Amino acid sequence: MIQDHEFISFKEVPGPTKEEIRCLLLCKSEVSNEDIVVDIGCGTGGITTDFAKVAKKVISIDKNPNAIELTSKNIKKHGVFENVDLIENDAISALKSIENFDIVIIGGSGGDLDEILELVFSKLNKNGRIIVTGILIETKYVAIKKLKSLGLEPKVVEVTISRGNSIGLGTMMLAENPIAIISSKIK
Ligand SMILES: C[S@@+](CC[C@H](N)C(=O)[O-])C[C@H]1O[C@@H](n2cnc3c(N)ncnc32)[C@H](O)[C@@H]1O
Repeated sequence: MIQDHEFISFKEVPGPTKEEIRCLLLCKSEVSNEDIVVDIGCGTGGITTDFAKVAKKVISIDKNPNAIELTSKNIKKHGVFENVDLIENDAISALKSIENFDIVIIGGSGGDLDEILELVFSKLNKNGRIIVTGILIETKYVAIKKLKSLGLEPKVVEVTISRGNSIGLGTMMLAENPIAIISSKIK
């Protein structure tokens, strides 16, 4: 796994999805070298970079041009640029021109999650997987409600990573934000 500090950062772009969460996403998505992955809200490129090491192809979308530039730098830094397509656009417009994919990771939706889920559900291949990562309560609520309304059975886990920090007396654990991983598989 690539550690968080190994990604180039821009102050205008949120940092990468934390290393341990990227690790869980790789496992939960069951990604293989036959899969085409769509990363919605690629940001720094943390998820794009890790998935590009395993998947056949990653299509990375972000509406923020700085995020696309940063993801481009990070995939080059980590040597995985050959199987990554970058799309600078909002997710809904970008998805309209993409077909035949196997896994969708949604890490940024800007209030359009309901419509994004509807679109990806109509376009995913058989055995497709949808994964939403959510920090906001509203994101978790919309994701669960929408996936159920599409006839799917979302699995929900919430993870809080704590990191050991050395202080004078020993090691103190400091917690990161809890993050929900909401996943569904199309049968
Ligand atoms: C928290 S960051 C994702 C970090 C990323 N997973 C990583 O590992 O580097 C969320 C990103 O979603 C993007 N975003 C939010 N709403 C979007 C939308 N509707 N369409 C495309 N990108 C969107 C933001 O511009 C931001 O860069």
